[in-house]
Amino acid sequence: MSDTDRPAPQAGPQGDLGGTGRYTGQCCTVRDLAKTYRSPSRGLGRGRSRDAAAAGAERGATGEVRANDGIDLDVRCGEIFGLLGPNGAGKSTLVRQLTGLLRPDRGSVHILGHDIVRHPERAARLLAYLGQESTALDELTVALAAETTGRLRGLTPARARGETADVLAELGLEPIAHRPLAKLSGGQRRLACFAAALVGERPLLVLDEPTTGMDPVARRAVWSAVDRRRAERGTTVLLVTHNVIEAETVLDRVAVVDRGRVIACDTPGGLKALVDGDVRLDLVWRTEAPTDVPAVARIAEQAERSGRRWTVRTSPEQARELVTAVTTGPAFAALDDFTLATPSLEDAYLKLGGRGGGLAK
Ligand SMILES: Nc1ncnc2c1ncn2[C@@H]1O[C@H](COP(=O)(O)OP(=O)(O)OP(=O)(O)O)[C@@H](O)[C@H]1O
Repeated sequence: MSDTDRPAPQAGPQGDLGGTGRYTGQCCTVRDLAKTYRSPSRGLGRGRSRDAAAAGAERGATGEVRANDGIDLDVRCGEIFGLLGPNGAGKSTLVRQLTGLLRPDRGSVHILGHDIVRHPERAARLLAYLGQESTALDELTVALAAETTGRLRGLTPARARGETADVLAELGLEPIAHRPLAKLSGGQRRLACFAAALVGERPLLVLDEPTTGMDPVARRAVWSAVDRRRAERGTTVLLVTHNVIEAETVLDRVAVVDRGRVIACDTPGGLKALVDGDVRLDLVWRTEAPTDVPAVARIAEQAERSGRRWTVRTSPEQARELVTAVTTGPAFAALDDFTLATPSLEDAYLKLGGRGGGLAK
């Protein structure tokens, strides 16, 4: 990237360029950020039911939705930082405020030293945003969408073309480079939009559920591209997800968002330490669980039940007893499968008081 293409670096208490051309220190600082949607009928049309939408945030009697409620966050330069939470928790609202697209009711957002609440127009120079909604570039081909993004970010035509070619090759998108975005599958379109976000590089990548609908190969391409940019250029990534497996594998730190608030912020390992010592026993019954068997009836009292699948979080000793109880005697005939696992980020999340319903496994 040439100096003229690079977002204007700002020296200051946050986001200094550390003498290496990389930003160092704080990338993003959020204080007491709050947003309440006041119209009850707006914003519910993004493919979710009114009930589902209402589930995550506090909905007042007047139909107000308190989507963010006093959020504090500190994201360091070079971090892959995640926002994890169920549907409607307020994650997208938060990133839309960080990206200058939505004005908060109160609170502050600083990105690389810039006050984004006062100067939302600066966000476009500092970050690349991959939102959930489909793009205005939908009618363009994959290559043209990426190239146009580069041009809009101030690249020369030759530079935009060159970066586009590199990114399409990196992500394996060359075979569909000349197909319009609107005519691609959901996963292909998502990958193409991710490619466009990478052209005309920005020091902060804000990705709202980037891998939704992608197959494992495409997912891997996304995470390799992210890793490469972090390693080579110190790029910071803010990732919205409700996929706990992805969160565990790719994130340096994660803020758990629930009902518009950050209920915990730590490394995935740090969060999992909250449930250290527990194990998770998953039982899958062939049909109905045989609750007339006393041992099964006892398990039923502490299990989280979802159809044929029961989950029990407990101590290793008790888990051993439960496994013995269901793998010997009359319960065994009714058992289809069982697994015993160490705790996941989801277990930590549930322990924190989050709701499991909207988290993907
Ligand atoms: N424009 C809007 N108008 C009114 N309510 C809104 C609007 N946008 C979002 N909401 C509501 O605010 C709450 C938070 O929504 P948000 O989209 O920020 O959640 P999310 O955590 O990103 O959810 P998901 O994981 O489903 O994308 C939800 O209850 C949602 O229905």
